[in-house]
Amino acid sequence: MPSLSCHNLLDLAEELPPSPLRLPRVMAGASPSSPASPSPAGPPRRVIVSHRLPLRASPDPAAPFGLRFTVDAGTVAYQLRSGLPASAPVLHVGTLPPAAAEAASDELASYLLAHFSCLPVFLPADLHGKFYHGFCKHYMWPLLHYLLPLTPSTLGGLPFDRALYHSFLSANRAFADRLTEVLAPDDDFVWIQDYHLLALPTFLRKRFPRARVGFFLHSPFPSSEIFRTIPVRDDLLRALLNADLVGFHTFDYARHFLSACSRLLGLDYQSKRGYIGIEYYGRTVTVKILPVGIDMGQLRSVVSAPETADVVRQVADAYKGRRLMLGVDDVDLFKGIGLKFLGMEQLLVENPELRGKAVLVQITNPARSEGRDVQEVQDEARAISARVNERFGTPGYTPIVMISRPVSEYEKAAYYAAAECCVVSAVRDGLNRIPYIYTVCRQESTALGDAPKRSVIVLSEFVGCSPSLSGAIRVNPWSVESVAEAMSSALRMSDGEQRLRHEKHYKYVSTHDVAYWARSFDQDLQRACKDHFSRRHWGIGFGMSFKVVALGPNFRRLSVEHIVPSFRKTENRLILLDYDGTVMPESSIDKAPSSEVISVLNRLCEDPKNRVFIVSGRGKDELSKWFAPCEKLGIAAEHGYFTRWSKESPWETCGLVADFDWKKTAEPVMRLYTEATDGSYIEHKESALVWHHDEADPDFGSCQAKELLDHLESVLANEPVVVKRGQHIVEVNPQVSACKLSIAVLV
Ligand SMILES: O=P(O)(O)OC[C@H]1O[C@H](O[C@H]2O[C@H](CO)[C@@H](O)[C@H](O)[C@H]2O)[C@H](O)[C@@H](O)[C@@H]1O
Repeated sequence: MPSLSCHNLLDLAEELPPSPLRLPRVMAGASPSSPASPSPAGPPRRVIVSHRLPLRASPDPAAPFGLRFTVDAGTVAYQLRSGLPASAPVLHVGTLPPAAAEAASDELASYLLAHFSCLPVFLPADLHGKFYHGFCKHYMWPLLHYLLPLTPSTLGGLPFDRALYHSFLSANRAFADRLTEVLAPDDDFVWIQDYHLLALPTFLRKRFPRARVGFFLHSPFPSSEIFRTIPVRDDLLRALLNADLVGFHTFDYARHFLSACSRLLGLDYQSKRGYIGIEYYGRTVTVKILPVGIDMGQLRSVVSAPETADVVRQVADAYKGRRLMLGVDDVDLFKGIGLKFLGMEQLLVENPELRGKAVLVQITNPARSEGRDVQEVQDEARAISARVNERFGTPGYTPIVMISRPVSEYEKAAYYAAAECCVVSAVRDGLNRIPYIYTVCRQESTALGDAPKRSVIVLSEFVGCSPSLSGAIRVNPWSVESVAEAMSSALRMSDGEQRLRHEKHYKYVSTHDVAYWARSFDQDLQRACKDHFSRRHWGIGFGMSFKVVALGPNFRRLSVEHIVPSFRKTENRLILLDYDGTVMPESSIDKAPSSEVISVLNRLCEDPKNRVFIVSGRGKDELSKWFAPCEKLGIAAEHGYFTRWSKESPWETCGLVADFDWKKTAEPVMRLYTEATDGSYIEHKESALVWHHDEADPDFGSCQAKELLDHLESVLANEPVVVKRGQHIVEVNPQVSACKLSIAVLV
């Protein structure tokens, strides 16, 4: 595969055939109350974008298109509506459920829009397969869950394949195309869900620089050491930074993202009034941390349904006299089902009294993706359970019961309500809402009487819900002994302790439901976008490195047509030239001025109407050596502490009392931090001391810089100095109230 530079990736995606079916704009914007058009008066429309629409489809010859569509109330994309302002129109954008894929047509789009506020994105089958099963499920999904494709045969993971990445981009672009047909970019709020659409913010930002875009990542964001292995890591990070608000379930995921931004893109973040913001080309990208909750209303209606109560009693009856533990998982490489079964085996090895009593019922949801990994997970789980059942089972007693058939929500709720313990042993999971659902079912089911409610959760440390469930027995799922021990503790726990832990969990889960999460995200998205109208936006960068530069309303681009006539008609010109990063590119290794720079400066200085100064933070000795060939050039060194009008004129100081005793206090403190921070160093200036950490580890360096700033401020509190933080520096300067650039009088 020939390599492609990043800047032709968008173009490449653009070369692929556009989505064959298009929604006519006239239909899309038909009625003012339609979700396909923005609301003119009420609250702005919310556009929820997810890989799949929150719909189910089943064949029904009597229904339009031969398909019966129903809302899939189990999806987060649908549940989050409960937290949005009641009067705001909501539009869902996503692909059709698999059963309906072949029915794609403009008529179907109109039907789904009118009846379900759902606007389908039609992806050709081949593209959809490469996008979802190829790039998403066999590259991104394992990687986000810490599985590196070390060899081509690494279980479940594929090495990075640029062709599949292009399919991923093409699919994301098809989403942007669909959105373009209906979006009112100055009014709508767009909320993108999950890793399938990681590239979408870039496509949207390119078309609508002022669009209001939120993104929530439901999977883990891995350590930057894992993330940096992705060959297109910068594209993906920049895409997230093209959103206004980026949300994660846990602090760890956010921390990994911030660290990736800092290590890979050199971007710093700041925490202001409780909000974390990354400055990105004049825009502030806000980072939010809040785990998704469950839909309390929907779950309550399932738990309280009579059919659930019947099954609760049947399950309780079937396992009477046993100690019932429950696991509910997708068939997925990372759910640790095999490890859970090994833990169960160990439990029975170590606790003979539990043989014949302890039962683990494991419900496995249908596989969401296809491939060898899914088959191997199923085969492994079956093999271990068969071995354990063979070893410890007796007539009428099966220690591990695997339920692999489709199980209705009612039946699942019944198992949750009946089980005394829930076991989640995933080795990685973005959140995992199973323990939340279990807690609510235990609390709200009345099928087994009204005794005080209790529950116990054995929970992997590696799932996103772990930090929020402090009453769970947390385990390292990789340690079979720990899982067995945790199961044993759960089964031996007193009723009183189970009650206390249960109450704590129920209080959290019932108050932090999906509506709470959605409301909070929605409000933060509004806050993150509030300055959009007061800024001016310019798009820069090619392909996936496209970004928008946001500038204040008074900013005007300097144009040559403007400057040249003004320059010509001016009799007295003061030209102040910043050195590093202006005259001298930041990236240059040799910081001395080139002969070309010297000659340009000399030409400027020759004009009697010009007064030219180089202004720099550098010391006077270095600058005078470098600019020795420029006889008439003025220099302001150490940020104007020293100035000289020309090579022949003397250096002047800005009139401050030359008391540098404070250096005796500041320098040892800086030295301490230099020794403790590999890569940092002190710059000694005549008027100042500067601690640099640009070559230290970015996270550690900025952490140490914060600490050093505090430290210096406290030890120098009574000295006539100012301690400041700049980009990768901490600087101590004399107080400047009386210190003005004497050259300023010229202006
Ligand atoms: O299998 P996919 O179609 O690629 O979807 C990925 C998973 O999405 C959902 O799980 C994710 O979101 C949950 C809610 O925030 C979170 O609990 C979980 O950890 C995330 O992975 C869905 O529930 C899973 O079945 C999908 O596999």
